Amino acid sequence: MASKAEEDQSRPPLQSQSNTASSTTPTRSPPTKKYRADELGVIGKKREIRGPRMVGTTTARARSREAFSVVNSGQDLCPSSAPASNAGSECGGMEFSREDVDALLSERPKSKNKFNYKERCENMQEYIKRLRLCIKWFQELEDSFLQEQERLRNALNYVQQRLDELEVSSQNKEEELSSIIVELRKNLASAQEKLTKEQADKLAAVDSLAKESEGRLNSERLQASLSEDLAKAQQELSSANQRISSINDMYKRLQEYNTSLQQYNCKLQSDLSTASESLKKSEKDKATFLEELSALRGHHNSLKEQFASVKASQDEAMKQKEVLSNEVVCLRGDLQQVRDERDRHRGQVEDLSAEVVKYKEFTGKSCSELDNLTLKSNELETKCLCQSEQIKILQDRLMVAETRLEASDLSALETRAESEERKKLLSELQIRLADAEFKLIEGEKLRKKLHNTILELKGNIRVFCRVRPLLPDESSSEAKVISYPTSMEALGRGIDLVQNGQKYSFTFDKVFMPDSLQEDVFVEISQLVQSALDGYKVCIFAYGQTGSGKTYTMMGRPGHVDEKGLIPRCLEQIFQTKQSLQSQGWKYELQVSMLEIYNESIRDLLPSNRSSTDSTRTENGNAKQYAIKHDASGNTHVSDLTVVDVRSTREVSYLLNHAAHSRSVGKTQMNEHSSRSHFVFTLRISGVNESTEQQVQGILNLIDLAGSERLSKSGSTGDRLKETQAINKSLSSLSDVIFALAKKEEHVPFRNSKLTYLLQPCLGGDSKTLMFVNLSPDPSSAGESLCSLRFAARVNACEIGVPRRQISTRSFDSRLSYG
Ligand SMILES: Nc1ncnc2c1ncn2[C@@H]1O[C@H](COP(=O)(O)OP(=O)(O)OP(=O)(O)O)[C@@H](O)[C@H]1O
Repeated sequence: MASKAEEDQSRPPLQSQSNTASSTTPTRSPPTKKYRADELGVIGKKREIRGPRMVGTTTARARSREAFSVVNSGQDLCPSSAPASNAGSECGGMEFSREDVDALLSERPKSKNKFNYKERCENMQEYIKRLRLCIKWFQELEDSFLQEQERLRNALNYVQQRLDELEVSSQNKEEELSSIIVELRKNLASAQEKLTKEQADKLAAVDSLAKESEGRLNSERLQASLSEDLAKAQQELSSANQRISSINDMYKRLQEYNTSLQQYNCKLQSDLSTASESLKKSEKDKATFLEELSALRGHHNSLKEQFASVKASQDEAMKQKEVLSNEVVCLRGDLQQVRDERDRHRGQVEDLSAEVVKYKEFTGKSCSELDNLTLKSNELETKCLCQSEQIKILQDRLMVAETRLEASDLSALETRAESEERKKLLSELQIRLADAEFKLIEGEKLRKKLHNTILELKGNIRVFCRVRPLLPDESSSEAKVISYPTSMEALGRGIDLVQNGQKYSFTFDKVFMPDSLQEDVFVEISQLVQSALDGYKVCIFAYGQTGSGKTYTMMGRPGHVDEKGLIPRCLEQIFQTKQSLQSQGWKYELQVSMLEIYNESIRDLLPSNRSSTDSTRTENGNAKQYAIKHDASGNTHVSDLTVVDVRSTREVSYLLNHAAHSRSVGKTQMNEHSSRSHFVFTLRISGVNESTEQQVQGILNLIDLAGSERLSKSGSTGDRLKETQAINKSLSSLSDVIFALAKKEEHVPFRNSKLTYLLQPCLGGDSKTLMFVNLSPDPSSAGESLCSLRFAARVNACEIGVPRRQISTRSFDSRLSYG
């Protein structure tokens, strides 16, 4: 409605003036030419203008003619002769035809007197007035035509629009119709097909009806023979039934066998758990034995010390006794001497007293002599008294000495009894010690056996997964992509990874979460290290994308003692065990070699023994070509490789530092210091037990593989690209080898890369292999982590053989082979 109103408004005024004609299609056509005033040169000429072409409608034309006849009435052209009506137009409603215009233009001024200029002037003015009127009429007409043109253009646009819409809708309808037609045609075709089929079926049915009737006859004929066959078949059926029942019996037996197998499996599982429990118990026992042993040893030593001190004090007492007996003998001598002297003096006193009596009787002697004699006798008496006192003293001393002697005799007897007791205890303790040592050896043997049984039951290739913590420069705001299931069966063994909204679950022998310490990880592999000492080939390698923590796991963080990696910890354990096994008669020799495989070539990472030559060059200056060779007994040798005898962890730490400095590192988009090579640390262990004459040869290979990321992610170009291609080639060879072994294929492609060829004896089935799959928790690494987890899961599903211990009682070459 609004558009209609607008349309009405935009309609040119002409239309409303001349609404006698059609409102949409004006029949009047605009003048084809505008006339200038000078073109209207015929001024004041009275002429009726007629012509075939008319301007305006019939009524308008009639009106214009009327008006023109007024203009050209031949009357005086005066200002008063202006158009009668001016309503709606300045021309006073006058209209002009072409003829009128031509007449007006060809009009010549009429004047009676050629020289009456006033009259001529007036005529001229009148003529000009009329000309102006005509021009104005033309201008108005032109305006109205322009408006009409505008209105028509709008109408045209509107119509065009409608037309377009109609066209679109008709196209849609046409399409609809054509699709309906196609559908109908299809239906028709299928209906025709059905019809033909039905007809064919009908023909076939007619045929088959004929055949059936024929067949019925035949079947009736056959029926007789079939009844015979039926009898036979029934017989066969009964025999088949018998067979079925026997098969059922067999099936039952098989089921029973299956259940017994399952039971056996359960029993194996329970054996495994009891074995591991008894292993733990035997380890505990071992620890208590060791404690007891050391306590007994301490007791033994203290008893020995006590015995020595008692012996020393006994010797001392004997010495004292000897001294005292000597003293007693002396004292007895002295006493005897004093007694003899006393007796002598007594005799003298008696003699003198007798003499005194004689003198008194025979008074022949003087008084002074008598006095002298009395004095002498008194002197002698006093001397005698004093000697008696001395004798008494000596007798007292003698008695004391004798009591001391008795006491020391008694204590000597006591010490002797005590020492006898101690001797007895010592021999008892020695017997217990020997018993404990025997039990210890037996326990150690049992532990080894149980440990190996457990490993065999678990399969000799195992996979541990380790997720490192987020690094400070990694964003922790993004949603976590790695989680750890908490169900009983997956606790500590399961890991879930979410990528592109999809969750992938994996289970391994062990999963270490980001907060796991280096020590926690080591505890889990320490049994494997023990196996190397027991004479097995052990191979532990770390696999994962660049920056996922392989080097951290194997080597640790340099300068942080708490964060030592597996390699230094393994060596500490080996040196400690070597020390403790010495008491059981074991003596070990250890040799270390370290190499890297960079761009498919081997580099020695240890300083050469021949100091004059560079370790990477031969004596004539050429780069060394390290050749890998396997001998008939399955051992591997690398020609020219430096092998160093080591006796302490310090020596090994020095060598490890040297190797770490020599290792090829580079920078990738993933890690500032990326290890661009595979690092292989090899420890050869040779042990001899002097008491049992046993010999063992173990190998411990610890490998830090180069990063496994895809080319696109590493962002490598040039030399880095070459490196990455070489790394990827060797890693894919490693997976090919593992999978070929798992499938027990005849050909295992060990020779496809230096890494697999070098590790052939360790991968080839009779070794114990452990793979660490290292992961980064960064959400941007989810894709790489998924690839690593998939590879690890496939490895985990493999069984590559039964580990074999290298033990002998023969003498062997002191220089051990590589593997
Ligand atoms: N368990 C962890 N705890 C703490 N920091 C770790 C741990 N694992 C790795 N890191 C740190 O992550 C960074 C990358 O680790 P690392 O260099 O060991 O990775 P990588 O896998 O050996 O890389 P590349 O293949 O490039 O050699 C190092 O800064 C390291 O200290």
